[in-house]
Amino acid sequence: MTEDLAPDVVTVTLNPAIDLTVTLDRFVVGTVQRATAAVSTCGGKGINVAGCLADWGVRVTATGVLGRANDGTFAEFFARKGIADRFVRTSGETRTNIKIADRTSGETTDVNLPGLIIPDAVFESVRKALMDSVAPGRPVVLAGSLPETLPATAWAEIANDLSGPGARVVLDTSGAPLAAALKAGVPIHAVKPNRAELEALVGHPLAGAGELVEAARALLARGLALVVVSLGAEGALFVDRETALAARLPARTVLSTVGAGDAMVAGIVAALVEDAPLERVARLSTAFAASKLDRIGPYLGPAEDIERLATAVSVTLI
Ligand SMILES: Nc1ncnc2c1ncn2[C@@H]1O[C@H](COP(=O)(O)OP(=O)(O)OP(=O)(O)O)[C@@H](O)[C@H]1O
Ligand SMILES: O=P(O)(O)OC[C@@]1(O)O[C@H](CO)[C@@H](O)[C@@H]1O
Repeated sequence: MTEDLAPDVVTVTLNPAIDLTVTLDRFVVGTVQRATAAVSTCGGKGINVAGCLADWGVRVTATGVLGRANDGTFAEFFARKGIADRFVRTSGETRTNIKIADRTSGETTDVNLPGLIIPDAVFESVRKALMDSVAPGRPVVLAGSLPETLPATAWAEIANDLSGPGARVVLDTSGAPLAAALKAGVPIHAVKPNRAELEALVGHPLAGAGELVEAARALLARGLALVVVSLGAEGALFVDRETALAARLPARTVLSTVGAGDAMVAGIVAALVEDAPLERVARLSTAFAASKLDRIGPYLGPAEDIERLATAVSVTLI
């Protein structure tokens, strides 16, 4: 694609979901519970990133695989947000993931269902749709788990395709697919593991900022430019080859934590689009995450609010 026609950002979601958020006053295992609310939103990590970026005003193309049987809700979401829909359709229904939001503790319990069966030809069509959308230097977000029918190397294969046109790959996945992509030595610009994902990758617990930054620097040594370690209510660490920053913003209200990490990835990418320095990356992505906490689904508040939140983020040098 010629550079002037290319979107600012492309996101790829191989295991999308409809998120059914069920709100309970207090979640008690093994009892009959009456929900106070139930809300269905389009989800899956790359779709959440696309939704937040579109609200920020970035031109986004979203690709991946959707089940043909219930793709209408996604098509409507993309149309409403102005996201270019390059999803490949396959037979079956996109999964529904259940998110139980406990109003007393503020905690969410996720029950994520198995994904679609993805035939080889469908995976190849996604790779083609992606290559038709990218331009040199533009961010491409590869996000989320892989359905059981794809090999753990699927993200590594896609990242390898993207090395040709020189896109900047931002990878947000976990477990075997993350390990496989890092092991393959394919060009990856940035990753955003949370604490548990980073610990699983290094194979041992990481106590305190010092050990987390050391683990992040070990990833940079593999050629990455940026590692962000998200730590839930404790904020996040932003590590590049020169600097390590800790950023934090106490939440105002927490309606749902689902997708806070994806909003943070969207903020990282929005800052990459600006070619911003590390402090702006930390402020903007923390503000994106904070703005999403007030809402259910991949939605952000107005840009002025986000800029106000970005100013309020506390950033310290480690
Ligand atoms: N309870 C909270 N209070 C304040 N900020 C929060 C809270 N939860 C999340 N955040 C913000 O959102 C960012 C990302 O959250 P988290 O570390 O939970 O991501 P994640 O585990 O990738 O989440 P998910 O997979 O649900 O998207 C945090 O770094 C922080 O800035
Ligand atoms: O199964 P994955 O891809 O690991 O996670 C899927 C998911 O939990 O991630 C998003 C929140 O980050 C939700 O929209 C979605 O349900």
